[in-house]
Amino acid sequence: MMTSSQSKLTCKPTDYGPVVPTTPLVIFLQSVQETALKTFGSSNFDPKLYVDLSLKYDLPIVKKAFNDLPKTENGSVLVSDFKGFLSKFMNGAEDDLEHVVPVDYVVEPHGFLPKVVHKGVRDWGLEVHSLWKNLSRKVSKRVLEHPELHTLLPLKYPVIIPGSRFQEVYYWDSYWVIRGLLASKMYETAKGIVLNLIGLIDTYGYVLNGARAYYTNRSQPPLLSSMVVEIYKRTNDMDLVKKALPALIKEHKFWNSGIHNVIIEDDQGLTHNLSRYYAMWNQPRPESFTIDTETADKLTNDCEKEQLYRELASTAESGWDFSTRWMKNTSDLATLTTTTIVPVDLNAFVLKMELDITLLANVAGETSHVLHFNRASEARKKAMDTIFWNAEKGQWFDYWLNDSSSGKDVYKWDASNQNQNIFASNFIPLWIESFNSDETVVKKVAQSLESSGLLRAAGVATSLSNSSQQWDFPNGWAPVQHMIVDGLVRSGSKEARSLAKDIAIRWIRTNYAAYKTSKAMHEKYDVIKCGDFGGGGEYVPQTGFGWSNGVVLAFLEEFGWAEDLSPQCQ
Ligand SMILES: OC[C@H]1O[C@H](O[C@H]2O[C@H](CO)[C@@H](O)[C@H](O)[C@H]2O)[C@H](O)[C@@H](O)[C@@H]1O
Repeated sequence: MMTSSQSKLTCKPTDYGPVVPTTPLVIFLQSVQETALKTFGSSNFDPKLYVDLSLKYDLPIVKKAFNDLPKTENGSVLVSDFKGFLSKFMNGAEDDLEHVVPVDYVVEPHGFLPKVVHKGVRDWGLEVHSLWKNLSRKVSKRVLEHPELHTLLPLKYPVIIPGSRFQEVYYWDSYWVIRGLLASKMYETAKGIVLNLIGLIDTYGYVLNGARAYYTNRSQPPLLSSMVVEIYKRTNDMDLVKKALPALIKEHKFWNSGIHNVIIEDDQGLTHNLSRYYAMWNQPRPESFTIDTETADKLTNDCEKEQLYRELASTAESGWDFSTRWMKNTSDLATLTTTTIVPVDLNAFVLKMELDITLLANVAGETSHVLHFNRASEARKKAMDTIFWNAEKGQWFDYWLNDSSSGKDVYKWDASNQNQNIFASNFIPLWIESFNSDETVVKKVAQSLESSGLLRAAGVATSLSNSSQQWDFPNGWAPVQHMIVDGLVRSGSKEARSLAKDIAIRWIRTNYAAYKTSKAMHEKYDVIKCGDFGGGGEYVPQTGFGWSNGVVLAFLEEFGWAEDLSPQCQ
């Protein structure tokens, strides 16, 4: 790992933190991506496609052929020359993976969705279930034999991919995928995905954003412990618990040390440790190299650019890439400031991790870990109560670190630094037992959610901000709504369960409508317009994408549907 002070640009005090160097292959593919943009133009251009290509020959040979291509002054190549080069020297991204029918897939699993009695809904549930076959992949022999020619990482077990342009496994998507797989009774597939993620911790020290060489500089929202606990609850698999525990303890350290750790001193002089997103990267993201370079174009100073690149990658680490939630100026992406925000959702996930490790250590009889992580969870709960909780609003707010104190070891708490804008993440702590076991808190937060404006015809929106960013309204239909629903259900309160069901029914109806409207399910992340259920023209994701399948199946399993959910928007 190289620190920024060792890199050729000395950017202090703007840019802080470590950088994980990338591979020569990724650097080369970035140049191919840049040339492709100049050659083919920006219409329908997907930069990720080019860093997903693999080489037919060793890098020096392919590089030479690429460098020998006649180029114009602006770096473009004749379309026919470039296409010729691609077909002679590169394999398509899809060649790295093979379709595989999961070993535990059956057309109708025994005991599948027992509470879903309406025939139409049940048939649809079975179709969603059947999509696991479409999204299941294993790494091809070619990747295993010659990993140096591929950016795809050689994982041992089959995976479920999100679909569309995302042909590799993703960290946090896997949580919802696994919730769906469990509803589909596909325990072995779920375990294989978790073992792959544990393998990444063994190799890198943390779970990568996704299984590609260009994702090694950051993680994603840490939900591995939740995956393990959900599988364990259904299978009592002690082998999994034993393999997972050391990895989870390692992952916990990753999120609670170095740049990911923030210390805040409260009014009473007590200090609190919390976590933040912070990528180990300060260059354009390889998979979006041409886009990030353009975003940073207006900045004149290299140091500012490095900082912006770090913010872009750190926002990708948050899973919410991109949203006004992380921006100082909501209309300017170049004002991202993710590394100076202490996020509610990340800390809820780490608190969950601490409670999950306590539970798993207990099961495994590892008493010292039980004591340690129990104490850690109590400390984080206290920190979240102090720094994020706003009793008046009934929400937990992200905490923005003061610019003037940046670079300091301990930040002073200041109530005005809570970001009072409304996001779905403000309600995620409800997912955690430490909060959903408190009746007063649940009541208050449920009321606050109902009046927040986030509850739309299609479920819980990620934010109220009508921006062009992927994770803002109207595009951002949060998978995290599943956690809010789960938390409301787990609280045990009748009113909370009824709110949870109300949210779930919005999501289910909309996705069912999407399915009925298009008369087909797609593997890709598609959108529909569905008057009534899309809330008068709001866009919603269509079932078929990995995580949305998972949420659909988990909701169907939890609530069951006796009623007809037929779309009324046709
Ligand atoms: O293409 C750029 C970005 O793509 C990913 O982000 C989005 O898709 C992921 C897979 O479904 C999802 O986990 C994430 O929440 C989405 O925003 C990737 O994770 C980013 O790192 C990447 O830069």
